[in-house]
Amino acid sequence: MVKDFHLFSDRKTRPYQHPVLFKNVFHASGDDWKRLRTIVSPTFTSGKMRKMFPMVRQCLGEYLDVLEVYATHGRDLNVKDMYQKLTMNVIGRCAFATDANALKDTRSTFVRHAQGMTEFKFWKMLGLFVLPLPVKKLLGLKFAGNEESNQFFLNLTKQIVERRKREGNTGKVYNDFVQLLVDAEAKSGNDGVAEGGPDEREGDSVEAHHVNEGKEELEVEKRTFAGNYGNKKLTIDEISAQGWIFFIAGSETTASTLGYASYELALSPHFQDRLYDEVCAAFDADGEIGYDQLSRLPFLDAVVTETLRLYPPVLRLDRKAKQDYRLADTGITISKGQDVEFPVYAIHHSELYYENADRFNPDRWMPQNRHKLIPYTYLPFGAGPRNCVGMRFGLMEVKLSLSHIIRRYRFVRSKQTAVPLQFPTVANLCIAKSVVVGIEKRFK
Ligand code: HEM
Repeated sequence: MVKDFHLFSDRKTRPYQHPVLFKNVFHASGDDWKRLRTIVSPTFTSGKMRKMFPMVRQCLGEYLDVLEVYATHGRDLNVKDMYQKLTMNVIGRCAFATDANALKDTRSTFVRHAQGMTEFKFWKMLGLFVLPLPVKKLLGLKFAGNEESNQFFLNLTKQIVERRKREGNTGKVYNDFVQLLVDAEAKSGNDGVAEGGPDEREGDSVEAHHVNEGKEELEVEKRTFAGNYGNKKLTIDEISAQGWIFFIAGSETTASTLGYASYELALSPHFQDRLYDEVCAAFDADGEIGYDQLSRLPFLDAVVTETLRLYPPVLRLDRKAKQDYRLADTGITISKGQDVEFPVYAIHHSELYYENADRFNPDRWMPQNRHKLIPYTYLPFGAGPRNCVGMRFGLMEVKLSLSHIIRRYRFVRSKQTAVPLQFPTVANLCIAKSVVVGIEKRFK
């Protein structure tokens, strides 16, 4: 995934395709992927995240109002469900410049189509995986999601881009992904080199999280993008496809991280109190916390990291071999075209790499223990040049939400809190049957 990235740069072939939506950075391969990644990466620098921060904060404000009602009436919180609404509002605002209104109106047009887009019916998935291509064509079986909903999102992005182009130079400033992608379109010729001054680059390295961003990774990245791949503009379809993948890749992953963090904190009051103390000391007199302070809180980072270790939203990573490949001295040869999977969940739960691997223990990520981490045993965001491009955004959203919530409320174990959680086998995602906790106000 890293050292010989050039031989494993593509993902495995999916049994379904979509003519427009699959023009996104996740599904693209070869030079198409290099070009998209070169254009998309600069939309996630820490400088861009700082500008998007107020939008996320605003969505969180509405969420906190809803939590207040739950805490006041002593109602249990189905965190899985509730955080999905929060992250839907955030991505709606940041990727589609639209108020999804998911918290107040569960049948809003946006919510209905968002659910339709991710509505992967079992029989349809099965058909896509097992039927031969001619039969799939005959049945019109192309894609797992609901096509009407896909079209809704494609049209939504197109309308926004066209409206903004018409607006021209009115001086209005937009800091969302749509605008960043339109600007990337206008700034063609960008060669993917990190943007921003020293502050921005320093910020980027502080947020490197615990992924392996050492010398080896940086060199591979430099080699991978050595050509001038960003010199062809994004088409309107490509802009729409990136918005779509940001939604698909960025909402469930972030919501589940928040859900499992809340669950583990409810079960470990001593860790929750430590987090509360750290967070309270970092908030200003107006009850706010800035982007930079947030990125630098060690215990908050440790809680999020440990949550992602225990519950990596993506259970396995995958790549396809470009040519026959001998796996060191194992005697195993991976054949050209073969799919390779990396069992992230199993690695994260292995006693070989983590003592008491099934136990929630954020302390293992505190700065004094960090040297014990074995490279490439922590992979919630993948590894190498094809790792999660949205990591910084996801972490910002999770940390901002947790810090504000923990400062006001206490998560507690309730009668409905399942211990342990039940995990039905669902595709490649770490999705528990139900994650429920109680919530209490810190201040009456
Ligand atoms: C906690 C939150 C998140 C987790 C755990 C996560 C995890 C992942 C993982 C495991 C991959 C595959 C990496 C690999 O194959 O090496 C990935 C790829 C990707 N993620 Fe995320 N993700 C998160 C949030 C986000 C967000 C918020 C966005 C966008 C707004 C996003 C956009 C993407 C995209 C576009 C890719 C494909 C990158 C490429 O192929 O070049 N992710 N993510």
